[in-house]
Amino acid sequence: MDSQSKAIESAKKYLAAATSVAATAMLTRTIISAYFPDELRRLISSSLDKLVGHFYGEHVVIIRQNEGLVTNDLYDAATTYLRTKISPTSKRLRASKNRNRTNIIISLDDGECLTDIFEGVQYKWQLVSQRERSNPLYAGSSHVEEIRWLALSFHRKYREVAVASYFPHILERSKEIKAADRQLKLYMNELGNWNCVHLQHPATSETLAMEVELKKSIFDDLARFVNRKEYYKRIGKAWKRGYLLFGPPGTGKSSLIAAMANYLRFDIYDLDLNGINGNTDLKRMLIGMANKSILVIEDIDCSINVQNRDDDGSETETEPGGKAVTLSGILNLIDGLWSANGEERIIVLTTNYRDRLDPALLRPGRMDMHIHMGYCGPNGFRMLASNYHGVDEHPLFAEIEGLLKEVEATPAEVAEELMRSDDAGIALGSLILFLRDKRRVGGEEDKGRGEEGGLALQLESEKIDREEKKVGSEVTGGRKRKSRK
Ligand SMILES: Nc1ncnc2c1ncn2[C@@H]1O[C@H](COP(=O)(O)OP(=O)(O)OP(=O)(O)O)[C@@H](O)[C@H]1O
Ligand SMILES: [Mg+2]
Repeated sequence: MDSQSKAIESAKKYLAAATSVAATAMLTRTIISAYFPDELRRLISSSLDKLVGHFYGEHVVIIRQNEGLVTNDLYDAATTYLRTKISPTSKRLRASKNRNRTNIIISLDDGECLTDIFEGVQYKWQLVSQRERSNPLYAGSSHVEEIRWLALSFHRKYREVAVASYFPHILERSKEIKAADRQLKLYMNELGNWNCVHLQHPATSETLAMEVELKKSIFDDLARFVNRKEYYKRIGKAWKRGYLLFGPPGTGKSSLIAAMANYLRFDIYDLDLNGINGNTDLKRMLIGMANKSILVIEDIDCSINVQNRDDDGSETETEPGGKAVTLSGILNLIDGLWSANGEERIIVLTTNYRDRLDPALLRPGRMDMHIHMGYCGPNGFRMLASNYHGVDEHPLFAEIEGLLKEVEATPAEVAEELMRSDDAGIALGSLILFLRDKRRVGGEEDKGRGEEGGLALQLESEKIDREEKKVGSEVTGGRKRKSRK
């Protein structure tokens, strides 16, 4: 028996058991599509829809894949949305995966039905497909194409509700679902162009070792930012937000940026100012950026003269044929002057030394949140131990936590020791040796510095504390820097 006859046989079997008019109609359609020519088939199908609608007091709304030559966004959104509504009773599903997506997509197969309830209203969906000759006027045409549509039925009295709230809900949800599926990209500038690779950094809010409160405040801030489209419009501000990440090397600044991108599903544009030929080039690169993206300038203090604002915006020659990006170029960039139609932009600057940056760069509105990425404290260590070894308690924890109060170790250093063995005990032992060693070397260095050095370092420490208190929206992760620099 060929596959078509099999389908019809099984359809007949179900037909005998089907009791509702709607189910009968669906199965009738299957038989019709196998036996009848295109024109007749269409006529019978639409009469069938009317009959079902009349019987139940229902509207049947047809959402075609294409309206003429134009693709129908509502069809696209609804098929995406319905993927999340598949129930265990759905029989025939499709599976697909393409390289722009991170996961396998399961969707309804042709002919399958499902029911969705939104705000108390029941909506019944069916995916229908039909093969037709591309030019019915030309009987000899051999090109057959597949026409698809969704048939949505609901009680007549909910027509207004469907248009005013169900369809908008589907459009909104489908955007979120697509964003979650999309493969993120990392763009880097090279010879004045953005080149991109897939962003595959695994960092997430869970894998970051930071003080819990700080982490929460950062991710809450991001969530608030993306939900404030109307707010930014109302107050007439560019929809953008700036974060300054500062702290020693290896404290997780780049990891945090990757976690932010993974959380928001935003692409990253990693801008290397050394590869930019002056402010005009900078402006061009900015225009080439898409919305929903994070612009990152790492080690900002190393790339431009960011300490004083004596430049007047004019470009200075650095080397024959090359122009430097100036501080005012960067300030303009951050102010969104050059990206007036850009939306949902996040700008992240990183530095090891915040005190080297011009205050103009740091003020709210440019850098809205200052995030101090600090050395690894006991909480950070516990998070790493749990992530790397799945241990939440261990006899060696007490000594490690004690040592971390005395010794400045970065999360990168702690992570490195924890990865030395798959055995938690051995890895924790290795971390203890590392921290003890650090304490010994640190102690010897301090002795070598003598009294005078100690005083100078203390003053430096007070300066840092004073300065950090000045910045209102700053948040601190991990332990503050100790007097030793
Ligand atoms: N806070 C952290 N939580 C979890 N892992 C971390 C953290 N900080 C560092 N690491 C680990 O150390 C590695 C280096 O960290 P990362 O590159 O994020 O540091 P950084 O602050 O950007 O350093 P640099 O200033 O040198 O750019 C990461 O790949 C990660 O494995
Ligand atoms: Mg980094």
